[in-house]
Amino acid sequence: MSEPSAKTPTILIIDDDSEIRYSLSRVLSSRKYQVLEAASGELGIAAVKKSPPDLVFLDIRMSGMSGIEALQHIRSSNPKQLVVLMTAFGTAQTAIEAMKYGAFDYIMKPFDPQKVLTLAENALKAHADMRAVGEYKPTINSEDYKEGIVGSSPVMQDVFKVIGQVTASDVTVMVTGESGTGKELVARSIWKHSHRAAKPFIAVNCAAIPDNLIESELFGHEKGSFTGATGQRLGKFELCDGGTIFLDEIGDMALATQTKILRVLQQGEIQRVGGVDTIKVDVRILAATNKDLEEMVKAKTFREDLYYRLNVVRIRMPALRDRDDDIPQIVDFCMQSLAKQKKARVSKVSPEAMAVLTKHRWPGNVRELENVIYRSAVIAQGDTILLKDLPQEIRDAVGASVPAVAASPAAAASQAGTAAPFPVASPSAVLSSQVSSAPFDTLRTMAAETVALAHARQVVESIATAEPALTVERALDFLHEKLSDDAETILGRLEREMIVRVLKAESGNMVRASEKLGITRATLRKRVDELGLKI
Ligand SMILES: Nc1ncnc2c1ncn2[C@@H]1O[C@H](COP(=O)(O)OP(=O)(O)OP(=O)(O)O)[C@@H](O)[C@H]1O
Repeated sequence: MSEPSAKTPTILIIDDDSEIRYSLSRVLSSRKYQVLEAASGELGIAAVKKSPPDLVFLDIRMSGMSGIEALQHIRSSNPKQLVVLMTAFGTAQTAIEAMKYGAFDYIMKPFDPQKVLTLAENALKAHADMRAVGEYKPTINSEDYKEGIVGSSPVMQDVFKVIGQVTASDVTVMVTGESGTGKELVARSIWKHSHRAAKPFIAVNCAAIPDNLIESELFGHEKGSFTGATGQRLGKFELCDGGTIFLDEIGDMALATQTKILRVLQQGEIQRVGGVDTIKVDVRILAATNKDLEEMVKAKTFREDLYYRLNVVRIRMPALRDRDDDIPQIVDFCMQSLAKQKKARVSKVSPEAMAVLTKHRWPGNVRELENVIYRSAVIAQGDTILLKDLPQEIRDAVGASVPAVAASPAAAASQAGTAAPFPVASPSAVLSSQVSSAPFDTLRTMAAETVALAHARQVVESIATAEPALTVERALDFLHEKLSDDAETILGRLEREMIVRVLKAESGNMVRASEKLGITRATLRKRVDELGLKI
């Protein structure tokens, strides 16, 4: 094995099949690559240790050490090493395994020489881009932002000042701004710094609770006050006594409920639904909306007296596009949070990717940016988010292009309509327009988000095939047992899965999907946003 030269990119082929090594080596040598070969996983690991090549092509099935095992060894000693797995078995299982253990991509035998070359080119470009980033100086240290509100733009400085001013009193505060600008964060910050910090903070999303339930939710109810009221129940105001209640999306509150909120503000008292007693409560009210309340007052859909009561102090949250200087700080904050939670280990962003992030208009504001960073961090292979790791729709929106990724087996399968053996996909993947154009991005997101569920489902399916008499109950029992071990709650994961499926079946129609799911459209909208689903 000859030593790699400094300039020519080196590619190591690890395969126990000499014919494959020969043919792949011929294809790659037709470009200016220096090709090295290793006939087993063990020899390959030794070669990488001796002198890390720019790229490794690694066979998944070898006698002796398997490709996945070799991949784990290689990536644990050199997390930045780019590896493309080669497989004769293009199942979703293989793809998930490959991406889970950090392969850059996978390619199916027999090889299409053009695809091999494009894949090598893309991988080497990613490698070069990562190296080019070099020293990266984070703009902030997340430890300094215990509140989680990041930003040093003048508009955000003003927000911080007002937060400071309103913490000393019990004044009602109205936080306005587009969705995802941090209204709830601000409300929490006011509470944390107030004399009520030791008492509860309860956030109520008025848009997510159906009109017929909101009063019971807020004020509680007496036994028998309506069908289903089988016992007495305390509402949020009573539960929050001494604390702070945050009425989010207050513009969605029905007029009848608005009247009762006014009573709390004026007299500090509530009445449970179906009750006759007046109950005194000591609760500070903070409210938020992304609606134009002034217009609603004019249209008489929002009570004017309540509007003035709530609007004693107004904090206007700026849209992210109006403070794009804060974007690098928020990006660094998100990456550091991910590292702290051990969810991803990216710590850098390439200048090209950062340029796109700062140029994008961010209609979903910080929530959207946060989701994009989380998604890109999962997709990124090394410690750096590169331009190619950003979602295609973000790149397209600012007109930034990256070379097309070689058509992968997964791409071929999805385009030909030959579905993977089991239909696993992340919500964003299923619903995103990227599905057909960038299936590999999709696959990486998918590998991170749903790998456990995918495994469970595949096992259930294989049991069902082997045992046609398998009942749904038994399959569910099995899934339950499997899912119980996972960090995310079972219902949370099932809810996510169901929302994705129903939205897909209804072609993204929110009204029809919410009817099928048995929730309001507003609740569905909120869950879609919270789960970061793209529709
Ligand atoms: N300045 C910020 N720095 C860091 N993270 C932020 C900032 N602003 C918002 N976020 C994050 O963005 C997400 C959305 O924030 P939040 O829920 O407070 O927004 P919102 O305006 O209340 O949204 P909605 O109107 O949809 O309820 C949260 O995950 C929050 O942590």
